[in-house]
Amino acid sequence: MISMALKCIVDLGVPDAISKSPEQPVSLSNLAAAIPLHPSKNDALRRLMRPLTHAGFFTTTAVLAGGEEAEDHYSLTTAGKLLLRGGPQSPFIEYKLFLDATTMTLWGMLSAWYLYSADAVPFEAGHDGASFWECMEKDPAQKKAFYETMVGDSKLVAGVLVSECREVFDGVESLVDVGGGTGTMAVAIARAFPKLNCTVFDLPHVVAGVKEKGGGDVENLHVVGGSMFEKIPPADAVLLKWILHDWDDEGCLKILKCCREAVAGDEEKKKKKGKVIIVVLTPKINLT
Ligand SMILES: C[S@@+](CC[C@H](N)C(=O)[O-])C[C@H]1O[C@@H](n2cnc3c(N)ncnc32)[C@H](O)[C@@H]1O
Repeated sequence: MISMALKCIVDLGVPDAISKSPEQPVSLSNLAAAIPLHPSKNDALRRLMRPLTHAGFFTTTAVLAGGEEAEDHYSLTTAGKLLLRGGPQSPFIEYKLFLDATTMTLWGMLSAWYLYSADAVPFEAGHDGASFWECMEKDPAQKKAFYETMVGDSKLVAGVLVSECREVFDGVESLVDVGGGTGTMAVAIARAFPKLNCTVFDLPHVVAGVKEKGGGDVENLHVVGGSMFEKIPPADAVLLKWILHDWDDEGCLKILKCCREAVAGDEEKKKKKGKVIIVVLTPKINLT
């Protein structure tokens, strides 16, 4: 319910409307007037805002106006600001991918998957056995939506990684971003550490054009296409951001074994210990 309510308020442009008044909380009536809302739906908007306020995206204060009944006034929390459209580090676009009608239909198949012994996950069952990544290659619109999502998320995470976690890169001269998508993360790391040789490694159709699209001027950025289940280019460190959650234990073990080979160093140098840097989403965050 929270997810769908979130999709609805982002579709309606509620966070953007509130952000136009950074100093003052916005009253429900002003908010309703600022978005494309049917006049009969003002109270329905209040009801929609309530669970999302409770979930930590907004704060609310009830303000008495000239002896009349108190009216709710809203401000954005830090989490709420992530919902702003087009913000330089906004992952708001993720909602489009994860809450669109096609994706939501698949959730309806989940209970059936638990009941039967079929190997295909609901996504594959709903796509004639094709994996998410296979579908992506054949569907340019879905591929575009997916990588826009990843770019938004990577901008956010890269900003934190290169400013708050710089020590992770101490002593690292070369790094491969495994499953690095269209290169946002690798470009950010390469720019922040100009002496570090940074490689974006992903499926060939994904990395095609990375240099032309955003990394053209970054000399220490390299691009390699291939499969992380076969061979990962050698480096001092490999980065896995948003990768392991996609695979079962067997798949993760294969990837991690390839990572170990990649960072093991060659026979001649037997150099310093390699690093495997894993970035995953953890469920506990402070939303306010
Ligand atoms: C959830 S995305 C994460 C992308 C990127 N790390 C980020 O956080 O923005 C998973 C990535 O794994 C890549 N991938 C899937 N199968 C792969 C394979 N066999 N070899 C290399 N990359 C693969 C996908 O193309 C996709 O870019």
